[in-house]
Amino acid sequence: MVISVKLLEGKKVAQALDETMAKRVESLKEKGITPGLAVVLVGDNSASAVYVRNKQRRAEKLGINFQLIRFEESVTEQELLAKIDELNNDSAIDGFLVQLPLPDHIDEDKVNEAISPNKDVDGFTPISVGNLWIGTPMTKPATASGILMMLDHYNVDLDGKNVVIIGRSNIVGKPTAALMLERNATVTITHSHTKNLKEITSKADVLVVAIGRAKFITQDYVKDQAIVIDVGMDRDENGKLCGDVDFDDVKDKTSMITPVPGGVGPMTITALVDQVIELAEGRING
Ligand SMILES: Nc1nc2c(c(=O)[nH]1)N[C@@H](CN(C=O)c1ccc(C(=O)N[C@@H](CCC(=O)O)C(=O)O)cc1)CN2
Ligand SMILES: [Mg+2]
Repeated sequence: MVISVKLLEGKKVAQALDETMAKRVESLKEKGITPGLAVVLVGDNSASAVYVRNKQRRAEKLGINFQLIRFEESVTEQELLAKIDELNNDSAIDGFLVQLPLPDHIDEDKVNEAISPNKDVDGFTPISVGNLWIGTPMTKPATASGILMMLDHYNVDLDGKNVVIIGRSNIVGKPTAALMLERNATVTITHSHTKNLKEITSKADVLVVAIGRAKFITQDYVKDQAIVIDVGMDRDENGKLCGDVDFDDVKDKTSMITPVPGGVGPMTITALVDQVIELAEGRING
C-alpha cells in the first residue's frame, strides 16, 4: 500500500499569498494610503533580531512602510510605555508590535495593556483577546491566524473535527483554540498538568503542538491519518533546527504534517503583514 503524506509547506503558501497581498497594498497606494508597520525590539536576543529582520523584509517587499524602533536591554518600563503612547498616536502607523520576549524588569502585561487595540497587530491586548473569544476579532494573533490561513490554503475543513492543542500560551495555544472553535471544531487544550496526554492526543483529527520540547511527539501520540501542526522551534542533539514533533518518526502515520523549518513559521509573518494591510484597508471606511 502506498501511503501519501501531504506536507503543509508554509513557506510555499506564504510565497503564493504574497502576490495577492502586494496587489492589496498597490490598490491602497492608489488611494493615497501606505500601510505602516512599526516593530519595537528591546535588547539583543539574537532569535528575536532574526524574526524582526524577517518581518521587515516581508513588509518592505510588499510595499509596507516599516519602522524599527530599537531599545537597549536596560530601557525602563516608563520609556517603553512612552514610545507605545507615541505609536498609538502616530497616524502613519496602522499597526505595531513589541517583539517578545522582553527583559525580566519589564512587565509584559503592562506593555500589552498600553497598546491601542486599534493598532494591536499582534492581537495581544486584553480587549483584542476578549473580542477574539466572543467571535468578533479586531486583530488576530499571527501564529494562530497563520495556521488557519495555511489550513484554508490546503482546503482543510475544521467543522466537527476533533482538535487537540498541546500548549496553553497566550501567543499560540489559546488563540489557536479560539480561532478553531470559531470554525466549529471540537477543541481540547492540553498542557504540562494534563493527565494521560497520549490518550487524548491519539484521538485528535488535528494535533497542534506548541510546547518547546525538541521532537517530543512520537508516533504513539498520533492518531492514524491525523493532521499534525508543529509550532515548535527547537534544536536537536546536533544543534539543528527542529520542531516539537519527531517528524521522521511521525510523518508516515499522518495525512498532513508541517515541516520545521518552512511550516508554521513563515505563515506567522504572512498573517502579520495580512493584518497590517487589513488595518490600513480600514482607513478607507474610517
Ligand atoms: N510580539 C511577538 N513576539 C513573538 C511572536 C509574535 O507573534 N509576536 N512570535 C514568536 C517569534 N516569531 C515572530 O515574532 C516568529 C518565530 C519564527 C518564525 C519563522 O519563520 N521560523 C522559521 C525558522 C526560522 C529560523 O531559521 O530560526 C520556520 O519555522 O521556518 C517567524 C516568526 C515569539 N515572539
Ligand atoms: Mg486577516
